[in-house]
Amino acid sequence: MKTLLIKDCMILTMVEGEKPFLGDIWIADGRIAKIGPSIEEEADRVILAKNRVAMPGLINAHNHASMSLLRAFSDDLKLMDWLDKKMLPAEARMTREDVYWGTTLGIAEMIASGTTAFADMYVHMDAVAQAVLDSGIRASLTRGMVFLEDDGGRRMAEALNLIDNWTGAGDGRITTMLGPHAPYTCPPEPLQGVIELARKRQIPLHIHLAETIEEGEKIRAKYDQTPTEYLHELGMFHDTHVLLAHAVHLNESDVALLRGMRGGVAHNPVSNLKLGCGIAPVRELIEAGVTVGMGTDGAGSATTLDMFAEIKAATWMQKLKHGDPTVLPAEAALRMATIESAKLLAIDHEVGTLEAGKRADLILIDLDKPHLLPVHDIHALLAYSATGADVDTTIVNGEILMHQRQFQTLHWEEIKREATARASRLVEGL
Ligand SMILES: CSC[C@H]1O[C@@H](n2cnc3c(O)ncnc32)[C@H](O)[C@@H]1O
Ligand SMILES: [Zn+2]
Repeated sequence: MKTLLIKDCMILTMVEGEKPFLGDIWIADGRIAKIGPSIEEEADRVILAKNRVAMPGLINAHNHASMSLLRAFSDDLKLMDWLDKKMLPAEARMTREDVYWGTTLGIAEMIASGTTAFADMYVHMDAVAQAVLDSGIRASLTRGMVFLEDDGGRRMAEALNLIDNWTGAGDGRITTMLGPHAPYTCPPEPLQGVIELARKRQIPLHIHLAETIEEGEKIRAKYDQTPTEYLHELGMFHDTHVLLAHAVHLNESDVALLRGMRGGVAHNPVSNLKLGCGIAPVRELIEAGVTVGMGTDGAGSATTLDMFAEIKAATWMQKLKHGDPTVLPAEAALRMATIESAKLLAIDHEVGTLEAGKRADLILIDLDKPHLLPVHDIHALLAYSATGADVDTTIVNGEILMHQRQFQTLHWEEIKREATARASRLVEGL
């Protein structure tokens, strides 16, 4: 049995109703075996965590990690121009190896800023899966499918290969979904096929929804429906777990259509702000009982994968939208980035809170910093002042992926060399 004891930290379990307390966490064979005020157990390794906060690892519920190679390459454009004129031409040049190194760069940033799991939609997903396996992080992987032209079934075959070959790999760290890209890239016939397959095999779905006003106009012109109505009429919200990314432009009746859905919405506030998309109806969705988690989207749009930036943006945007600072308080925002996101990835039975029996996915945050003193309210301090750079240690499945800000599974010099060269080649002349 492999054991790890974390001693003397302030523990934030994120279990509803539980208050922060000082204590220890004993991890055995990748799971939290004991958590409490004082644990006297032998361990292979002990981390003295005085002045650290232990909390569940952050869960990034929507990402395209490999797009880290396209960070700060194209900004300040409208979404469709950004996608069609910049991202897609660069992505057309991406090889399997580019995706491996781009994903590894994204994973390095996530581990360094306290993310222990992410949901990813991209291409060359076997390379993404390999990067997840090698790094030790947890992920829900989806082959993104755009059905604007016939490819003889290649995308679907790749999507199913990913599911058949990688589900459960890395001691359960890898899970999979089916990923029709968005309403505007998925006509009714192929989309219905994906939905039926998902229902038959009980495979969760991951899709972009209602990100921009232009998307709404496109779908209205084609089908005389909102994007949400379009997915609803095709049966997407019936007996299938669905991870909806963005969901910015929903009217009241769209929100009502999502009431009772399995899965929920991944809110991407920084990307929505930066692309000028709008402010998602987070409060209305939560009031309707829809699970709302949080993600960054790819670094190609968000520029950073730091979930602490998303937490801040999410609460500030809701307060601004409603002209009311009591909306989306600190603890609720932290919950969105942990247990609510875990529900979206359908892994909340394993991670998302610190509880005995759950997988040991957690982070230690160093409070020994001017901007993190004094500790009046730990939730407010973490949501409104902490940044990813305050994360000292990142642990997934009981394995230490970063300690004292040093990567334990990744080789930064190699990542830097590979990512720099590949990124330059991808954007040359674009
Ligand atoms: C077919 S793989 C995924 C596909 O999605 C693109 N993408 C990245 N960010 C967004 C976004 O905010 N909205 C829509 N599509 C996005 C990415 O470039 C890949 O081509
Ligand atoms: Zn996206």
